[in-house]
Amino acid sequence: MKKPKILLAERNDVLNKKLKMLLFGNGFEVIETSDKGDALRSFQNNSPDLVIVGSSPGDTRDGLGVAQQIRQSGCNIPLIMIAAHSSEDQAIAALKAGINDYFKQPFSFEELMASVKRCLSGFFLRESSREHGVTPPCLIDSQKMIGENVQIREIKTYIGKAASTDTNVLITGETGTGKELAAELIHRNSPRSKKPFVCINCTAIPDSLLESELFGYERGAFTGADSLKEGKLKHAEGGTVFFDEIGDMSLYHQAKILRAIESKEVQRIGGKGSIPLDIRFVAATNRDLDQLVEEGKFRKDLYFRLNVARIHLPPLRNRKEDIPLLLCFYIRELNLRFGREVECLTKDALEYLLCYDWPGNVRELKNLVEATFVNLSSRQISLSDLPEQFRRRIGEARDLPRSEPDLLLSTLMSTNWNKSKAAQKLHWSRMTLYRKLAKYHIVKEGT
Ligand SMILES: Nc1ncnc2c1ncn2[C@@H]1O[C@H](COP(=O)(O)OP(=O)(O)OP(=O)(O)O)[C@@H](O)[C@H]1O
Repeated sequence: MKKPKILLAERNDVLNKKLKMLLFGNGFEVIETSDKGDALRSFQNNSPDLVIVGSSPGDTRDGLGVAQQIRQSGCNIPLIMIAAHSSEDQAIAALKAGINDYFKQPFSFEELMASVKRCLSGFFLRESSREHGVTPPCLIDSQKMIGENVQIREIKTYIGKAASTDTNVLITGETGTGKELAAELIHRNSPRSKKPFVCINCTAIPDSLLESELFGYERGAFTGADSLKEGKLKHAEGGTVFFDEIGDMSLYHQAKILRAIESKEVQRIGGKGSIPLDIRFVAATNRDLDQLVEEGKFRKDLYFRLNVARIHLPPLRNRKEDIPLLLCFYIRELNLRFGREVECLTKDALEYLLCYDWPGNVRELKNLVEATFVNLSSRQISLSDLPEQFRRRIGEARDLPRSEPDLLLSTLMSTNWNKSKAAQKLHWSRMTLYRKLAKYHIVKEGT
């Protein structure tokens, strides 16, 4: 893969040297420049993938000027600014100038590297699709996967790309994070979309029946086999088979599945010859497959066969900014279903829901909205409308120390996204608030 090219425009020699070593060490190509005019020339001549621009103590506006001119040229590559001295005004000006992230000296190199990698995620996606000769298509039904969180957006792009190839896909993530939904989107967006999508829940079929369910049997193969049964794999001919909870499949059946994937054929129980298969395999698990492989509970060869494309769905607690979107989505859906006109949640109720960690993820949130609708008489969902056992659980969670992004998000919600009031409530400067918003990628819906 092509190395990302970073233009480093930092006048402080010592810092410049340190940054250069850090970036080289992390596998980036670095172009250096120390003069403002030179920075713009270098930007035009080298077409970097990211720019890190510094601002000197004497002239805090110089770095900003470079950033503004880059943006004015219509280029939207990621820009990171390092300020020698900083003020609230400058931080706001930097964000207005379209800087993606802003650091004030002294800062943590680790945080800077994390930011560089985050900002370059688009580059890595583009490069990997270029390597595989794939142009990212527009995702059909993408609105079914709600979320504006950076990871969710990247997953949607990746689904579009993975769908157009015919590779096997492994989807991981906790229960209720949307693994089946992702598998359906892959199928819907693939050239196989007109053919069946067959979902096989590996834990729902008893071990003794799995073989006959998947591969089928010939008439008379065993007592009770009165007629030929095709089997689920053959049902999916031309389409996609989704193996849910693949991590729970026995080693014996893993071997059978591996054979079907490798040979692209099945043998019915009691059958003599093999039957060709034309299906795509997508598998999901909420278990740690790497660990299961290490423990000898999951076949390494099957793991490698499935893990060609990989999607990991983040838990809802790590993307709480999507909670209001998901709530609106389900309220709208239930309004349509039950002919209701529920508008939204009260601030208190929303704040409560933002404190909770959602171990059951999106499924738990969806169930909560449904359960709340049962007894709801008003147009707004208030705290007292939430089912009793949820209130108790959420109440317990509120007493636990809260993480910084949680605190920030719920404060913003409680101040109606008034950043000055939120900063006041948190005893932060507005500049700190802006830095944290950028750090945690928290954006208001619709902005
Ligand atoms: N991002 C999302 N937007 C909207 N709905 C979602 C999203 N993620 C999940 N859901 C919904 O949440 C419910 C659970 O999702 P899904 O069954 O895909 O989860 P899962 O990860 O496969 O769970 P499990 O591991 O328990 O099988 C479904 O109703 C699904 O439509």
